Amino acid sequence: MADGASFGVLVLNQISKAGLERLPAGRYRTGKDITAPDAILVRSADMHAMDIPASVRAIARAGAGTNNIPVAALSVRGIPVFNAPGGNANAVKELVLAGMLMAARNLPSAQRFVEGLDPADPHLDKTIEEGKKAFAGFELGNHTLGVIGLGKVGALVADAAIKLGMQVMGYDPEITVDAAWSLPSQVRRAASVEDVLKNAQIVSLHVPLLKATRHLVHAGNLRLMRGDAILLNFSREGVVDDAAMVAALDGRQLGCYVCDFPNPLILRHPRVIALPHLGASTREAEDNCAVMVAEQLRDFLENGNVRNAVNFPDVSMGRGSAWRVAIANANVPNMLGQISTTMAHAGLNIHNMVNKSRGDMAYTLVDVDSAVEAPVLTALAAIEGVLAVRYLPVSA
Ligand SMILES: NC(=O)C1=CN([C@@H]2O[C@H](COP(=O)(O)OP(=O)(O)OC[C@H]3O[C@@H](n4cnc5c(N)ncnc54)[C@H](O)[C@@H]3O)[C@@H](O)[C@H]2O)C=CC1
Ligand SMILES: O=C(O)C(=O)COP(=O)(O)O
Repeated sequence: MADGASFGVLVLNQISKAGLERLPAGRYRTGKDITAPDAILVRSADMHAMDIPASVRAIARAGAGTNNIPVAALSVRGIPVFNAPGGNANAVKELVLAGMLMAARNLPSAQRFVEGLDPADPHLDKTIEEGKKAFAGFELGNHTLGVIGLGKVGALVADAAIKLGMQVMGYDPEITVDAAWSLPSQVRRAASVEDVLKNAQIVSLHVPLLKATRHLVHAGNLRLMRGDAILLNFSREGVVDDAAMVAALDGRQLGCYVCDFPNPLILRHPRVIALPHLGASTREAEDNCAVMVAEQLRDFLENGNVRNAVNFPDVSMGRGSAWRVAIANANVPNMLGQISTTMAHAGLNIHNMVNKSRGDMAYTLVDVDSAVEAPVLTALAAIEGVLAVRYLPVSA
């Protein structure tokens, strides 16, 4: 645990320098060999099998998806998992546009054709003119794009497609009010995944990988698609049943599959365009995400404030005194009563307090008028339902 003066942050992936610089060297040690870290900074490294040390107080994912992180198990330990909503959405949108164009204009196979040309061919011009006939495509304008998942990425994809002259239909049963407001009014609301697959010529998936979205596109609903349709998956491997998708391609139930997640099932399929998980790999997105999560992490480690955690409510309070206690607890009755009684018994006067909940998780920040002794923290931690307690005095 940090002594209030310095924090150790274990870094599991390559994180942009711009982000790491937000954790000043005087106060933070960052790197891949940090022992007993206070926090872990990660991109796509799979943490499910990792033994996450008891010292860890927070996880920061420099990106959007958190399916590589054991969020439920961390919640039980009162550990927030931060991410960077929207930090890489523009990068993904641009790659989705590239994917649509690559598929609609047959660009990968055209490129392979050109790479195979012989510079010594005396009839090169004629070979090219003959060859190009095989790659005639179609224009995106006036075709229908179906977007499944209208969050940060999906909304930008829908907007860009409308600007390209496409018709757009969208499906998202859990759309937030903010996301709904940010959608262009031309986006037609679809009734179901099936509605989208049946009626769109191009379908782009932008959902998180959850139990409910695993194999969202499967043999049963792939059958509804047009034989020349293009399916784009920049969400996650697992959202599409790849075995069923390959069968649909082979059975001419689907025209082309564009995705960011190559695997042995789809490699080298002539009508699959696969990229090596490049969606967020731009300088801009890498900087944005790293800066966002580094700042969120720093404010949490130093002040207990929570912004953009996927398993905690947003809770933020300006410092009212030098002595702050941050408590993560189960969202059950009488927690606040027990916390304030424990503090009162120790003679502590509460200066300011904020408590919020989100689902099963509640989080409380309490500023008190005098220093908190270790036995009080032990007593707070012993309250049934309290998951984590941190003492965050401002160092002199
Ligand atoms: N290829 C890459 O490099 C990247 C991939 N991603 C993937 O894209 C996903 C989406 O990213 P964002 O848009 O930033 O996240 P987001 O959280 O802003 O949006 C996700 C949307 O999916 C919706 N959704 C959830 N379940 C659904 C369902 N069953 N049907 C339809 N919609 C559903 C949610 O309501 C939400 O609006 C991420 O979770 C991640 O897996 C994100 C960024 C980069
Ligand atoms: O943000 C996401 O969900 C991504 O998939 C990006 O992954 P990456 O940070 O490039 O490993």
